[in-house]
Amino acid sequence: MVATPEAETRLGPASVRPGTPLLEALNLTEGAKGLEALLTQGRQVEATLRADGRVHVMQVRALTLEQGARRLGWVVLLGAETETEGTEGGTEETFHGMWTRDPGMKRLFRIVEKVARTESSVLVRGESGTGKELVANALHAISTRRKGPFRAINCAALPPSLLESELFGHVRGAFTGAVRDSPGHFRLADGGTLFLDEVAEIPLELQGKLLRVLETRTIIPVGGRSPVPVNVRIVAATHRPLRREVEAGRFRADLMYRLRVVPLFLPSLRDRRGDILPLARRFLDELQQHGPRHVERFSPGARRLLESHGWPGNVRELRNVMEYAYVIGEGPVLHEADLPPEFSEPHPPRAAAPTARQSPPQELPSAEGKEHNPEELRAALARAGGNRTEAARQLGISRVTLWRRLRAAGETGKQ
Ligand SMILES: Nc1ncnc2c1ncn2[C@@H]1O[C@H](COP(=O)(O)OP(=O)(O)OP(=O)(O)O)[C@@H](O)[C@H]1O
Repeated sequence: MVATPEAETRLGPASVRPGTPLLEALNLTEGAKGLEALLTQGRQVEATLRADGRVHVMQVRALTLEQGARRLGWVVLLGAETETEGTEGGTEETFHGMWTRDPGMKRLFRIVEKVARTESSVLVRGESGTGKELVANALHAISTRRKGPFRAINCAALPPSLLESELFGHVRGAFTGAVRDSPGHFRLADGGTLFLDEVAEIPLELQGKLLRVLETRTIIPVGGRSPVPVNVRIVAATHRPLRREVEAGRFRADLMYRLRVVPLFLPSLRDRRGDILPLARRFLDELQQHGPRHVERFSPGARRLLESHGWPGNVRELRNVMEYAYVIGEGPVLHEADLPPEFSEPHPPRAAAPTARQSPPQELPSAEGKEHNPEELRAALARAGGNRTEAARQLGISRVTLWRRLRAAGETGKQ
């Protein structure tokens, strides 16, 4: 057998003696099953090789040398590895649990630092899983209210009747089941920050009451008479462009102006693709601190798929996908086959929109187009055997977002 010096480095001199079977010569560490058949068909195969104590992921192609019907041997072509993930790009920054290399995200962090020192209302807009709650947390942690409570309430997760009493509290006997007084989130957040997630989902009638609370800085518990003073800073979030909700008559303009004194926009993950692989690597590092598998690197195929995916569930989806791949796969290389099934579907319905890179600027309805249609929601639920947590995981959205979308699609009902 003749090997180029480069191939000897890759394969090691011991394995390139004449007569060495192909797979042995390649010193494949994993996934060898089926490879030989592919190689003998002349197909290019992504393979993992171990040489010099290191793991290499290479594109391998074997061509048979034949004389008539007689096979003389092989020519094995090894494609060079591509670069490793996460080493290129700008300087990284971690800001209150948010990691990025993206200049836009870093600018946002600087604004958060400034706004945190004020009492201004902040409205965070971004798709599901982009880190809106982390931003709210950061605003609280930097502010002078940091010693006070931080409370979060998801306005989409509660039916309107319950939402009012969750926000403003109720007095005993206010409604059936109100067996004792309840303070509500505003009072529980007194002296601190209240995060109103999915604020656009608050029904119009309650919007009026919320506006009154923000203007008078007092609440009236459900069933109560006298106003109770509260000292709360509001950070609100939504995945919808509020202006459009106002235009559509679903949201009060006066409340919008009251809430979005400082609007912040969190870019989706597909609009900061440079963050995908390094973030994926970080999630893997976290997983392997407690898990049995040690992943040294991603295969080029896996890298390609991760980078081109549409990420409708953003960073949350990425973390879930990494967890899946970590658990499903084996060995030191994370392969494309380790990724969840939707990555191998020929045209995943929610994959990267062709226009993803030219994503619209602030205040345009970037999130709207990515919503799952009712069939996709139903299909995910069916695949998950009706388990909403699992269906949400598959769709890369939170359980609450799934619930909200089901509700919007008229598929509501039982929680
Ligand atoms: N830049 C980031 N770096 C590291 N982790 C992140 C980042 N952004 C988000 N995450 C993680 O992604 C998950 C979702 O974040 P978060 O709950 O803040 O998103 P959200 O926009 O509020 O989502 P939703 O609208 O669905 O409630 C969290 O586990 C968070 O830790």
